Amino acid sequence: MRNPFELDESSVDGDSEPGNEFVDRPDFHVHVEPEQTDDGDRSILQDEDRRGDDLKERFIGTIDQGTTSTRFIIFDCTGVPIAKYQTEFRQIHEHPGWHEQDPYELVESAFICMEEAMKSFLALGHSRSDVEAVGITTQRETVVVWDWETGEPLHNAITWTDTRTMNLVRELKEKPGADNLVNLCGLPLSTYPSSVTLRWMLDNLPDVRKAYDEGRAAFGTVDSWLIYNLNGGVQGKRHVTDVTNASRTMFMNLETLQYDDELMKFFDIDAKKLRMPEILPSADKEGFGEICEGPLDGCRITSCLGDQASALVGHCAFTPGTAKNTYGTGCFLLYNVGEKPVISKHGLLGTVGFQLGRDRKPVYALEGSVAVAGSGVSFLMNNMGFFRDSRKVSDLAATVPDSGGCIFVTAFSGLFAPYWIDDAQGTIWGITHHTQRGHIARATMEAACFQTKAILDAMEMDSGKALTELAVDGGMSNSDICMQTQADIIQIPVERPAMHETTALGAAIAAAFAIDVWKDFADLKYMNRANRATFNPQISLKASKRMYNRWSKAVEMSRGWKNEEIHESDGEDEDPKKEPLAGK
Ligand SMILES: Nc1ncnc2c1ncn2[C@@H]1O[C@H](COP(=O)(O)OP(=O)(O)O)[C@@H](O)[C@H]1O
Ligand SMILES: O=P(O)(O)OC[C@H](O)CO
Repeated sequence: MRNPFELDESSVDGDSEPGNEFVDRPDFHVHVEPEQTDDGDRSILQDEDRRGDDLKERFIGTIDQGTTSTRFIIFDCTGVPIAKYQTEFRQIHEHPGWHEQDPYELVESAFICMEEAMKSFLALGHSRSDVEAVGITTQRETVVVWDWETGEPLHNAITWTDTRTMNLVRELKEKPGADNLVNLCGLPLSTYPSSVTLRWMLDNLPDVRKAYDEGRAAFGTVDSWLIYNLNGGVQGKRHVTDVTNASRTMFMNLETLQYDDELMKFFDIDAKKLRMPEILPSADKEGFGEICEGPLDGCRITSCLGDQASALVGHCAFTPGTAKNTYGTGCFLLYNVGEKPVISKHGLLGTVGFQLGRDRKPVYALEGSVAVAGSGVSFLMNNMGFFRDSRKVSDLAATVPDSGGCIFVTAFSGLFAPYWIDDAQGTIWGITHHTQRGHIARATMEAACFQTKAILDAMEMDSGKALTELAVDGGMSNSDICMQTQADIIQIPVERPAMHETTALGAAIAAAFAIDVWKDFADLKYMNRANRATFNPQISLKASKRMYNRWSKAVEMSRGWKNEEIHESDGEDEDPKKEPLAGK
């Protein structure tokens, strides 16, 4: 194994927007202008009765470890980002449908970002001790298994987009008790949650199996792996997660917020043999330990959330009925349902929204997950060579007035919510001699917008309520064309905050809660409210319905392709259950 902290420059690829180049982006130093609010002439920065000036001198760092990239951002406690660094890591696609990451690169990237962002922070005249706490937010479901005795990963991380378990999922669906799983954990059986991935690893990776049998295998999602390493790995042996990440494993009971025997038994996993992380609230003063090396050596970690839960907090969607949609690698709409979990009847997921302290109740959400959003844009860039920077997708889209009749069902991992079609594959419909790259660029972004519409419809059926506006964030929400299309398709206004780093902000808010910077959600009323961009629907309801009907037709036609592929690529092997074995 390589030294985890030695950077292999060649390993950082993908979107061309990492590092300092990103730091120079115009949205980096976001100055929150005082704004007129409902309450009159008040804003967080003018809010003398609160601790406005004080809060500008208090700082929280956030590690935001998404599917595509890692960032470290230092916020002041009014929510303004002061210093930031972002870098990418390798995406490993060894076979069609497989998607892995090197666990060491995930840790490396976090340390690199902390180093670089701290340089900028110190250059502004601040000192290390000004950073009072660090929060962590990560991609969810991605599984890391490591050796508890050596601290070394036993395999690459297998990500949430990986579909190698498709046939395993089909087998599991036939098992007694399969129908009840969703009532316990909120998630339907699919290739998406961690449980199925772990089962596959135990069945197919001899090193993992051996370590499990010998009681040496530690299981975690990316948050646990990062926290373990930040705390010194094998020296610190801190093995924890939070309720939001644990709610994506399919091992946690949504009511008790603890691992559930029935769930563990269903996946045939012996909790006595496997080292599973302790489940903590998302904000906690002690449980996540402290950073043991690097520029923030000694700094305590006081929050941990899955990235989508973190974005919910970053949007201050604290009250039932509020929601947000994040267009990152995938696209995830979370709707706050309050202090009781809701089990969806229309293809959505029941999940934990956040729990901001041991003495606070958990808040639950209904979630609609779309597997491909910004990764569709990355696909046009990396695989098709349409442009060299994902930000250019809007320029290409602007070369044409609409998608020219093209529909791109970006089902690279099958289709997730609310469809759950595991054998769908990416398909473009409506190609003619007229079709240009601009049409495909538009159709790629529209795919996430159409799926968002399907999710909103499902959410309305589950909750009985319709959203009146949609708050957005994430990489692809930077595209005005995409956000305008979204408003047109869902026929309600789309609201984008001026400060786009809502996911990272959420973990900072949670970390600040843990150390009592905030006492109450009301303290955050003005956080990230200024200078929002609003996209209002510009096409008629009739035109919008016409577009959506074409999309729905294309979805139906994208079914059933994956099985075809398995039969053909296996050649003489007619067993559809056979999947390629992992190579390390
Ligand atoms: N200006 C942009 N327009 C459209 N897509 C973008 C833009 N900037 C980034 N993206 C896409 O957004 C994704 C990155 O978003 P981000 O929120 O950083 O994701 P993650 O948290 O999953 O790493 C990439 O897949 C990239 O292609
Ligand atoms: O990397 P993102 O931001 O698309 O988020 C990934 C999700 O957490 C997967 O469930």
